[in-house]
Amino acid sequence: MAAKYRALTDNAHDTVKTTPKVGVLITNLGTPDEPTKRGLKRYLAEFLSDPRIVEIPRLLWLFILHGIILNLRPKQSAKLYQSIWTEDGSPLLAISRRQRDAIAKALDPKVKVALGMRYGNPSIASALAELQAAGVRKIIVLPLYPQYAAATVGSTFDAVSKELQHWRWVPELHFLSGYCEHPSYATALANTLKEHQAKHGTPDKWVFSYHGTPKFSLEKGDPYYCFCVKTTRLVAEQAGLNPDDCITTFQSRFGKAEWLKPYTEQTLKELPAQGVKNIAILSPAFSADCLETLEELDEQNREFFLEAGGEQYHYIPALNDRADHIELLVDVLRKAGAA
Ligand SMILES: C=CC1=C(C)c2cc3[nH]c(cc4nc(cc5[nH]c(cc1n2)c(C)c5CCC(=O)O)C(CCC(=O)O)=C4C)c(C)c3C=C
Ligand SMILES: [Fe+2]
Ligand SMILES: [Fe+2]
Repeated sequence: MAAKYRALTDNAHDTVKTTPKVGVLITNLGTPDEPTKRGLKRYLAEFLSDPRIVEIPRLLWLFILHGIILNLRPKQSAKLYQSIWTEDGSPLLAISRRQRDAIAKALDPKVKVALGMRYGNPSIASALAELQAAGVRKIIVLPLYPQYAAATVGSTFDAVSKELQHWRWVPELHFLSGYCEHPSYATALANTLKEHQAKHGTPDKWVFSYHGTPKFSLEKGDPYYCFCVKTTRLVAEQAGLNPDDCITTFQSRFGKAEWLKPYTEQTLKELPAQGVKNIAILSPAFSADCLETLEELDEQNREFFLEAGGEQYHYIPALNDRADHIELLVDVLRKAGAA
Protein backbone atom coordinates (compact mmCIF):
# COMPACT_ATOMS: atom_id res chain seq x y z
CA MET A 1 0.00 0.00 0.00
CA ALA A 2 2.66 2.46 1.13
CA ALA A 3 4.82 1.81 -1.93
CA LYS A 4 1.83 2.21 -4.22
CA TYR A 5 1.17 5.74 -2.97
CA ARG A 6 4.78 6.75 -2.62
CA ALA A 7 4.83 8.86 -5.80
CA LEU A 8 1.78 10.79 -4.66
CA THR A 9 3.18 11.65 -1.25
CA ASP A 10 6.65 12.37 -2.59
CA ASN A 11 5.10 14.78 -5.01
CA ALA A 12 3.17 16.43 -2.16
CA HIS A 13 6.34 16.67 -0.12
CA ASP A 14 8.21 18.27 -3.04
CA THR A 15 5.38 20.74 -3.49
CA VAL A 16 5.81 21.97 0.05
CA LYS A 17 9.61 21.95 -0.05
CA THR A 18 10.14 23.52 -3.47
CA THR A 19 8.18 25.69 -5.87
CA PRO A 20 5.40 23.71 -7.59
CA LYS A 21 5.88 22.35 -11.10
CA VAL A 22 4.32 24.92 -13.43
CA GLY A 23 2.19 24.30 -16.51
CA VAL A 24 0.96 26.87 -19.01
CA LEU A 25 -2.36 26.57 -20.79
CA ILE A 26 -2.72 28.86 -23.77
CA THR A 27 -6.16 29.03 -25.33
CA ASN A 28 -7.94 30.59 -28.27
CA LEU A 29 -11.46 30.44 -29.65
CA GLY A 30 -11.22 27.29 -31.76
CA THR A 31 -12.08 26.30 -35.25
CA PRO A 32 -13.84 23.46 -37.11
CA ASP A 33 -11.98 20.17 -37.63
CA GLU A 34 -12.75 20.31 -41.35
CA PRO A 35 -14.17 23.00 -43.68
CA THR A 36 -17.30 21.02 -44.49
CA LYS A 37 -20.98 21.40 -43.68
CA ARG A 38 -20.62 18.53 -41.17
CA GLY A 39 -17.51 20.02 -39.55
CA LEU A 40 -19.16 23.44 -39.27
CA LYS A 41 -22.39 22.04 -37.86
CA ARG A 42 -20.51 20.32 -35.03
CA TYR A 43 -18.33 23.35 -34.31
CA LEU A 44 -21.10 25.96 -34.49
CA ALA A 45 -23.42 23.81 -32.34
CA GLU A 46 -20.85 23.86 -29.52
CA PHE A 47 -19.82 27.49 -30.05
CA LEU A 48 -23.30 28.99 -30.35
CA SER A 49 -24.70 26.96 -27.42
CA ASP A 50 -22.40 28.83 -25.04
CA PRO A 51 -24.59 31.21 -22.99
CA ARG A 52 -21.64 33.65 -22.80
CA ILE A 53 -21.77 33.95 -26.62
CA VAL A 54 -25.50 34.31 -27.20
CA GLU A 55 -27.28 35.93 -24.29
CA ILE A 56 -30.92 35.65 -25.19
CA PRO A 57 -33.49 33.57 -23.25
CA ARG A 58 -32.18 30.01 -23.35
CA LEU A 59 -35.19 28.05 -24.63
CA LEU A 60 -35.97 30.60 -27.35
CA TRP A 61 -32.32 30.59 -28.49
CA LEU A 62 -32.00 26.78 -28.55
CA PHE A 63 -35.15 26.67 -30.68
CA ILE A 64 -33.72 29.25 -33.16
CA LEU A 65 -30.25 27.63 -33.11
CA HIS A 66 -31.38 24.07 -33.80
CA GLY A 67 -34.43 24.99 -35.91
CA ILE A 68 -32.86 27.62 -38.19
CA ILE A 69 -29.18 28.58 -37.71
CA LEU A 70 -27.68 25.08 -37.71
CA ASN A 71 -29.62 24.25 -40.87
CA LEU A 72 -28.45 27.31 -42.82
CA ARG A 73 -25.14 28.62 -41.52
CA PRO A 74 -22.88 25.52 -41.68
CA LYS A 75 -23.06 25.38 -45.48
CA GLN A 76 -22.37 29.12 -45.88
CA SER A 77 -19.58 29.14 -43.29
CA ALA A 78 -17.97 25.98 -44.76
CA LYS A 79 -17.51 27.83 -48.06
CA LEU A 80 -15.79 30.71 -46.28
CA TYR A 81 -13.51 28.35 -44.37
CA GLN A 82 -12.62 26.50 -47.60
CA SER A 83 -11.33 29.81 -49.01
CA ILE A 84 -8.75 30.17 -46.20
CA TRP A 85 -7.97 26.49 -45.42
CA THR A 86 -4.29 25.56 -45.76
CA GLU A 87 -2.20 22.39 -45.97
CA ASP A 88 -1.80 22.68 -42.20
CA GLY A 89 -5.58 23.00 -41.76
CA SER A 90 -7.29 26.00 -40.20
CA PRO A 91 -4.97 29.04 -40.03
CA LEU A 92 -6.09 29.77 -36.45
CA LEU A 93 -5.05 26.30 -35.28
CA ALA A 94 -1.80 26.22 -37.29
CA ILE A 95 -0.74 29.63 -35.94
CA SER A 96 -1.79 28.72 -32.37
CA ARG A 97 0.43 25.61 -32.54
CA ARG A 98 3.38 27.75 -33.68
CA GLN A 99 2.69 30.19 -30.82
CA ARG A 100 2.61 27.28 -28.33
CA ASP A 101 5.92 25.90 -29.62
CA ALA A 102 7.64 29.30 -29.61
CA ILE A 103 6.45 30.04 -26.06
CA ALA A 104 7.61 26.59 -24.89
CA LYS A 105 11.02 27.18 -26.50
CA ALA A 106 11.43 30.53 -24.75
CA LEU A 107 10.43 29.25 -21.28
CA ASP A 108 12.39 26.88 -19.04
CA PRO A 109 12.06 23.33 -20.45
CA LYS A 110 10.63 22.23 -17.07
CA VAL A 111 7.51 24.32 -17.78
CA LYS A 112 4.97 22.26 -19.71
CA VAL A 113 3.02 24.32 -22.30
CA ALA A 114 -0.30 23.03 -23.68
CA LEU A 115 -2.77 24.44 -26.21
CA GLY A 116 -6.53 24.14 -25.72
CA MET A 117 -9.34 25.61 -27.77
CA ARG A 118 -12.54 26.87 -26.16
CA TYR A 119 -14.61 25.15 -28.87
CA GLY A 120 -13.55 22.17 -31.00
CA ASN A 121 -10.11 20.55 -30.88
CA PRO A 122 -7.68 20.32 -29.20
CA SER A 123 -10.11 20.86 -26.35
CA ILE A 124 -9.36 22.60 -23.07
CA ALA A 125 -10.06 19.25 -21.37
CA SER A 126 -7.36 17.51 -23.44
CA ALA A 127 -4.84 20.29 -22.78
CA LEU A 128 -5.52 20.16 -19.03
CA ALA A 129 -5.10 16.37 -19.16
CA GLU A 130 -1.63 16.88 -20.76
CA LEU A 131 -0.68 19.18 -17.90
CA GLN A 132 -2.06 16.75 -15.33
CA ALA A 133 -0.05 13.90 -16.86
CA ALA A 134 3.08 16.07 -16.60
CA GLY A 135 2.43 16.38 -12.86
CA VAL A 136 2.00 20.15 -12.76
CA ARG A 137 0.86 21.67 -9.45
CA LYS A 138 0.38 25.23 -10.71
CA ILE A 139 -1.35 26.22 -13.95
CA ILE A 140 -1.12 29.61 -15.60
CA VAL A 141 -3.98 30.09 -18.06
CA LEU A 142 -3.40 32.62 -20.82
CA PRO A 143 -6.39 33.10 -23.13
CA LEU A 144 -4.95 34.73 -26.25
CA TYR A 145 -7.43 37.60 -26.34
CA PRO A 146 -5.68 40.92 -25.66
CA GLN A 147 -8.90 42.74 -24.68
CA TYR A 148 -11.02 41.09 -21.97
CA ALA A 149 -14.60 40.26 -23.00
CA ALA A 150 -17.05 38.06 -21.12
CA ALA A 151 -17.75 36.22 -24.41
CA THR A 152 -14.10 35.18 -24.78
CA VAL A 153 -11.98 35.36 -21.60
CA GLY A 154 -15.01 34.91 -19.32
CA SER A 155 -16.14 31.89 -21.29
CA THR A 156 -12.63 30.38 -21.14
CA PHE A 157 -12.71 30.72 -17.36
CA ASP A 158 -16.04 28.84 -17.33
CA ALA A 159 -14.58 26.00 -19.40
CA VAL A 160 -11.38 25.68 -17.34
CA SER A 161 -13.21 25.72 -14.02
CA LYS A 162 -15.83 23.25 -15.28
CA GLU A 163 -13.03 20.82 -16.20
CA LEU A 164 -11.17 21.29 -12.93
CA GLN A 165 -14.31 20.28 -11.06
CA HIS A 166 -13.40 16.73 -12.08
CA TRP A 167 -9.89 16.90 -10.66
CA ARG A 168 -9.39 15.42 -7.23
CA TRP A 169 -6.23 17.42 -6.58
CA VAL A 170 -7.03 20.92 -7.84
CA PRO A 171 -3.83 22.80 -8.78
CA GLU A 172 -2.82 26.32 -7.89
CA LEU A 173 -4.35 28.48 -10.63
CA HIS A 174 -3.35 31.82 -12.13
CA PHE A 175 -5.94 32.94 -14.66
CA LEU A 176 -4.85 35.86 -16.85
CA SER A 177 -7.58 38.16 -17.96
CA GLY A 178 -6.45 40.25 -20.95
CA TYR A 179 -3.08 41.89 -21.62
CA CYS A 180 -3.73 44.87 -23.91
CA GLU A 181 -2.39 47.28 -21.27
CA HIS A 182 1.05 45.60 -21.25
CA PRO A 183 3.37 48.21 -22.86
CA SER A 184 5.01 45.64 -25.14
CA TYR A 185 1.63 44.82 -26.70
CA ALA A 186 1.18 48.35 -28.10
CA THR A 187 4.86 48.33 -29.09
CA ALA A 188 4.50 45.07 -31.04
CA LEU A 189 1.42 46.35 -32.88
CA ALA A 190 3.12 49.72 -33.51
CA ASN A 191 6.07 47.79 -35.00
CA THR A 192 3.71 46.23 -37.56
CA LEU A 193 2.36 49.68 -38.49
CA LYS A 194 5.85 51.15 -38.86
CA GLU A 195 6.94 48.21 -41.02
CA HIS A 196 3.86 48.78 -43.18
CA GLN A 197 4.64 52.50 -43.43
CA ALA A 198 8.24 51.83 -44.47
CA LYS A 199 7.03 49.55 -47.27
CA HIS A 200 3.83 51.22 -48.50
CA GLY A 201 3.97 54.82 -47.21
CA THR A 202 1.43 56.53 -44.94
CA PRO A 203 -2.23 55.74 -45.66
CA ASP A 204 -4.98 58.39 -45.49
CA LYS A 205 -6.39 56.55 -42.45
CA TRP A 206 -5.42 53.64 -40.19
CA VAL A 207 -8.53 51.54 -39.48
CA PHE A 208 -8.44 49.53 -36.22
CA SER A 209 -11.21 46.96 -36.71
CA TYR A 210 -12.10 44.90 -33.60
CA HIS A 211 -14.42 41.88 -33.39
CA GLY A 212 -17.80 43.24 -32.28
CA THR A 213 -20.03 42.24 -29.37
CA PRO A 214 -23.70 43.10 -28.80
CA LYS A 215 -24.14 46.71 -27.58
CA PHE A 216 -25.98 45.53 -24.46
CA SER A 217 -22.83 43.76 -23.23
CA LEU A 218 -21.21 47.21 -22.81
CA GLU A 219 -24.34 48.55 -21.12
CA LYS A 220 -24.23 45.61 -18.69
CA GLY A 221 -20.64 46.46 -17.72
CA ASP A 222 -18.42 44.45 -20.07
CA PRO A 223 -15.17 46.48 -20.41
CA TYR A 224 -14.31 45.12 -23.88
CA TYR A 225 -15.31 48.30 -25.78
CA CYS A 226 -13.19 50.47 -23.45
CA PHE A 227 -10.15 48.18 -23.87
CA CYS A 228 -10.53 48.41 -27.68
CA VAL A 229 -10.64 52.22 -27.66
CA LYS A 230 -7.66 52.25 -25.29
CA THR A 231 -5.71 49.86 -27.53
CA THR A 232 -6.13 52.19 -30.51
CA ARG A 233 -4.93 55.15 -28.41
CA LEU A 234 -1.89 53.29 -27.03
CA VAL A 235 -0.83 51.94 -30.42
CA ALA A 236 -1.25 55.36 -32.09
CA GLU A 237 0.94 56.90 -29.36
CA GLN A 238 3.60 54.20 -29.74
CA ALA A 239 3.64 54.50 -33.53
CA GLY A 240 3.68 58.32 -33.40
CA LEU A 241 0.41 58.63 -35.35
CA ASN A 242 -1.99 61.57 -35.30
CA PRO A 243 -5.08 60.30 -33.37
CA ASP A 244 -7.29 61.93 -36.04
CA ASP A 245 -5.81 59.53 -38.60
CA CYS A 246 -6.91 56.46 -36.61
CA ILE A 247 -10.46 55.07 -36.73
CA THR A 248 -11.83 52.41 -34.34
CA THR A 249 -14.52 50.15 -35.85
CA PHE A 250 -16.22 46.81 -35.03
CA GLN A 251 -16.67 43.85 -37.39
CA SER A 252 -18.18 40.33 -37.51
CA ARG A 253 -21.71 41.26 -36.47
CA PHE A 254 -23.94 38.22 -35.86
CA GLY A 255 -27.75 38.43 -35.85
CA LYS A 256 -30.09 41.39 -36.03
CA ALA A 257 -29.43 43.10 -32.68
CA GLU A 258 -27.39 46.30 -32.45
CA TRP A 259 -23.66 45.62 -31.92
CA LEU A 260 -20.82 47.96 -31.02
CA LYS A 261 -20.51 50.77 -33.55
CA PRO A 262 -19.27 52.07 -35.91
CA TYR A 263 -19.50 48.91 -38.01
CA THR A 264 -16.37 48.22 -40.08
CA GLU A 265 -18.36 47.35 -43.21
CA GLN A 266 -20.42 50.55 -43.18
CA THR A 267 -17.36 52.72 -42.43
CA LEU A 268 -15.42 51.22 -45.34
CA LYS A 269 -18.34 51.85 -47.69
CA GLU A 270 -18.50 55.52 -46.59
CA LEU A 271 -14.81 56.48 -46.42
CA PRO A 272 -14.11 56.89 -50.18
CA ALA A 273 -16.90 59.50 -50.50
CA GLN A 274 -15.14 61.46 -47.73
CA GLY A 275 -11.93 61.52 -49.80
CA VAL A 276 -10.27 58.63 -47.95
CA LYS A 277 -8.96 56.44 -50.77
CA ASN A 278 -5.94 54.73 -49.22
CA ILE A 279 -6.27 52.81 -45.98
CA ALA A 280 -4.32 50.34 -43.86
CA ILE A 281 -6.50 48.09 -41.72
CA LEU A 282 -5.56 45.92 -38.74
CA SER A 283 -7.53 43.85 -36.26
CA PRO A 284 -5.95 44.02 -32.79
CA ALA A 285 -8.57 41.83 -31.07
CA PHE A 286 -7.09 38.80 -32.85
CA SER A 287 -3.78 37.43 -31.62
CA ALA A 288 -3.73 35.10 -34.63
CA ASP A 289 -5.07 35.39 -38.16
CA CYS A 290 -8.30 33.50 -38.63
CA LEU A 291 -11.49 33.46 -40.66
CA GLU A 292 -12.48 36.90 -39.39
CA THR A 293 -9.28 38.54 -40.63
CA LEU A 294 -8.26 36.46 -43.66
CA GLU A 295 -11.69 36.21 -45.22
CA GLU A 296 -13.85 38.97 -43.73
CA LEU A 297 -11.22 41.73 -43.56
CA ASP A 298 -8.76 40.81 -46.28
CA GLU A 299 -11.35 39.64 -48.84
CA GLN A 300 -14.95 40.80 -48.20
CA ASN A 301 -14.20 44.22 -46.73
CA ARG A 302 -11.51 44.93 -49.30
CA GLU A 303 -14.19 44.50 -51.98
CA PHE A 304 -16.62 46.85 -50.16
CA PHE A 305 -13.97 49.57 -49.96
CA LEU A 306 -12.78 49.25 -53.56
CA GLU A 307 -16.33 49.05 -54.92
CA ALA A 308 -17.18 52.26 -53.05
CA GLY A 309 -14.33 54.07 -54.85
CA GLY A 310 -11.38 53.28 -52.56
CA GLU A 311 -8.02 52.87 -54.30
CA GLN A 312 -5.58 51.19 -51.91
CA TYR A 313 -6.53 48.71 -49.20
CA HIS A 314 -3.79 47.09 -47.14
CA TYR A 315 -4.50 44.46 -44.49
CA ILE A 316 -1.82 44.34 -41.77
CA PRO A 317 -1.57 40.75 -40.42
CA ALA A 318 -2.14 39.83 -36.78
CA LEU A 319 0.87 39.45 -34.48
CA ASN A 320 0.78 35.65 -34.91
CA ASP A 321 4.19 34.12 -34.05
CA ARG A 322 6.27 37.27 -34.60
CA ALA A 323 9.24 37.39 -32.22
CA ASP A 324 8.01 40.61 -30.52
CA HIS A 325 4.60 38.98 -29.90
CA ILE A 326 6.12 35.83 -28.39
CA GLU A 327 8.43 37.96 -26.19
CA LEU A 328 5.39 39.88 -24.92
CA LEU A 329 3.44 36.68 -24.14
CA VAL A 330 6.46 35.13 -22.42
CA ASP A 331 6.83 38.28 -20.31
CA VAL A 332 3.15 38.09 -19.32
CA LEU A 333 3.67 34.43 -18.32
CA ARG A 334 6.90 35.11 -16.41
CA LYS A 335 5.20 37.85 -14.41
CA ALA A 336 2.56 35.24 -13.50
CA GLY A 337 5.25 32.85 -12.24
CA ALA A 338 6.46 30.83 -15.26
CA ALA A 339 10.24 30.45 -15.30
C1 LIG B 1 -22.64 34.93 -31.89
C2 LIG B 1 -21.99 35.92 -31.37
C3 LIG B 1 -20.54 36.09 -31.33
C4 LIG B 1 -19.85 36.83 -30.37
C5 LIG B 1 -20.42 37.59 -29.20
C6 LIG B 1 -18.46 36.73 -30.70
C7 LIG B 1 -17.42 37.34 -29.99
C8 LIG B 1 -16.08 37.21 -30.28
N1 LIG B 1 -15.47 36.31 -31.15
C9 LIG B 1 -14.10 36.52 -31.16
C10 LIG B 1 -13.15 35.82 -31.92
C11 LIG B 1 -13.43 35.00 -33.02
N2 LIG B 1 -14.67 34.77 -33.58
C12 LIG B 1 -14.53 33.94 -34.67
C13 LIG B 1 -15.55 33.45 -35.48
C14 LIG B 1 -16.91 33.57 -35.20
N3 LIG B 1 -17.51 34.40 -34.28
C15 LIG B 1 -18.89 34.20 -34.26
C16 LIG B 1 -19.83 34.77 -33.40
C17 LIG B 1 -19.56 35.56 -32.27
N4 LIG B 1 -18.33 35.96 -31.82
C18 LIG B 1 -19.16 33.18 -35.26
C19 LIG B 1 -20.54 32.62 -35.58
C20 LIG B 1 -17.94 32.79 -35.81
C21 LIG B 1 -17.71 31.60 -36.78
C22 LIG B 1 -17.56 31.94 -38.15
C23 LIG B 1 -18.86 32.12 -38.86
O1 LIG B 1 -19.60 31.16 -39.01
O2 LIG B 1 -19.08 33.26 -39.26
C24 LIG B 1 -13.14 33.63 -34.85
C25 LIG B 1 -12.52 32.84 -35.99
C26 LIG B 1 -12.45 31.34 -35.78
C27 LIG B 1 -11.71 30.63 -36.89
O3 LIG B 1 -11.89 29.42 -36.99
O4 LIG B 1 -10.94 31.19 -37.67
C28 LIG B 1 -12.46 34.27 -33.82
C29 LIG B 1 -10.98 34.22 -33.51
C30 LIG B 1 -13.84 37.59 -30.25
C31 LIG B 1 -12.43 38.14 -29.98
C32 LIG B 1 -15.05 38.02 -29.70
C33 LIG B 1 -15.37 39.07 -28.72
C34 LIG B 1 -14.60 39.98 -28.31
FE1 LIG C 1 -16.51 35.62 -32.92
FE1 LIG D 1 -17.26 36.83 -39.80
